[in-house]
Amino acid sequence: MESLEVLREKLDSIDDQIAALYEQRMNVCGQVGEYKVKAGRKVFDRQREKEKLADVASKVSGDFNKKGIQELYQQLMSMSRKLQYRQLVEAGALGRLPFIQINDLDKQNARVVFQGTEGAYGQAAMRQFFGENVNSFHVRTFREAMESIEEGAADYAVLPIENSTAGPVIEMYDLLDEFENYIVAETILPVVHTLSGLPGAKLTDIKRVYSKTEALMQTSRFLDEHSDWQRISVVNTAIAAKKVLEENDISQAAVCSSYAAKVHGLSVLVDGINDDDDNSTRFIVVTNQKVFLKDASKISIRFELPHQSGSLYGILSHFIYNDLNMTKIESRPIKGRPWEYCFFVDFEGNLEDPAVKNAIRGLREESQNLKILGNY
Ligand SMILES: C=C(O[C@@H]1C=C(C(=O)O)C=C[C@H]1O)C(=O)O
Repeated sequence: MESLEVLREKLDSIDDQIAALYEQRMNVCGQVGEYKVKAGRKVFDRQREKEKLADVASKVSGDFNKKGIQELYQQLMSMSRKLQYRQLVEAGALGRLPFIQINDLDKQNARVVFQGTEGAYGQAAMRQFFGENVNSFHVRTFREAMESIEEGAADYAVLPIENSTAGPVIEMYDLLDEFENYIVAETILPVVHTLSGLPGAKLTDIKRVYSKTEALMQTSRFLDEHSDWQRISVVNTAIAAKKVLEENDISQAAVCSSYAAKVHGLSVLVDGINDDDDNSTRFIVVTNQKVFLKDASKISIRFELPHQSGSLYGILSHFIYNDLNMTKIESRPIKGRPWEYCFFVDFEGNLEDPAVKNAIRGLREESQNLKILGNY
């Protein structure tokens, strides 16, 4: 058997050839890119890539090598595409993204909708972002809030998208997908829950607790200590507080903010019952116009992928290659197509950045139904 040194020398000489061939290949890809810029052709040619993968696999023997060379070529072709997208950006052939840059939001004259009722966390988030004197109204559901924006009854909606303890508010993802409304800002609200009941109620009186599902999740450790209590979900924490007052039953309590308890005439039985002391919720500000602020630094997108091995892996490389930091990914089922999913990705950047334009160009060509949900 040959020594390790000798074997490594052999590898070095093979790798020299691979490196030289890689450079030659990329050089030709660059020429293909120039051709495509002039001819206005799309970079990604799925059929050609499929044929190429079959062809290279046929040139090696054994399943292990066939799989291996295909993986290698997927990477090579992905690099080739990225080079070509860059050429398109440099040639100014990217076109305009359908979003208009604005300098600031007119918070003074805005009419804003939140979900729930007086005392909802959405109201607190709205006041945090728009100020105490904001002109606002409330609706019962997230869907109604999205409709108010779409119809123009309100300029902005402030809606929860994610909680630091309970995770994503999945309904919001589906609504962002469904409506032509866009995220223009976000605000993070510290959330401290109380257990509140009728004035005079004692902890030992309680048998039923009402709140929004997410709030019940965020206080599950406390509620688990009272496993005999029935937990009932309603659409909003402040609506839960209102219900407890209206039904006037000493055995009922709500998980809500101390402000909601005060507004609806309840007494706080236990304060700070959230599992996590740093419990906070991220709210998005949604509007019906495709606008983004000059200093926006986060982009949310949504796309679908073909049911194929490696397709998510291939798509994510657009972030890596453009040096974009991906901050979040969620998947949701696609309506009417059981067991197929769409992906929601957040990444850092501004729609004016060439790297972002480049990534979006690639994502648009290589995924299906890409939608930019907002830059904020
Ligand atoms: C180089 C091309 O562009 C892309 C990259 C390919 C490659 O690197 O082989 C193949 C098809 C295209 O998706 C081409 O169209 O030939």
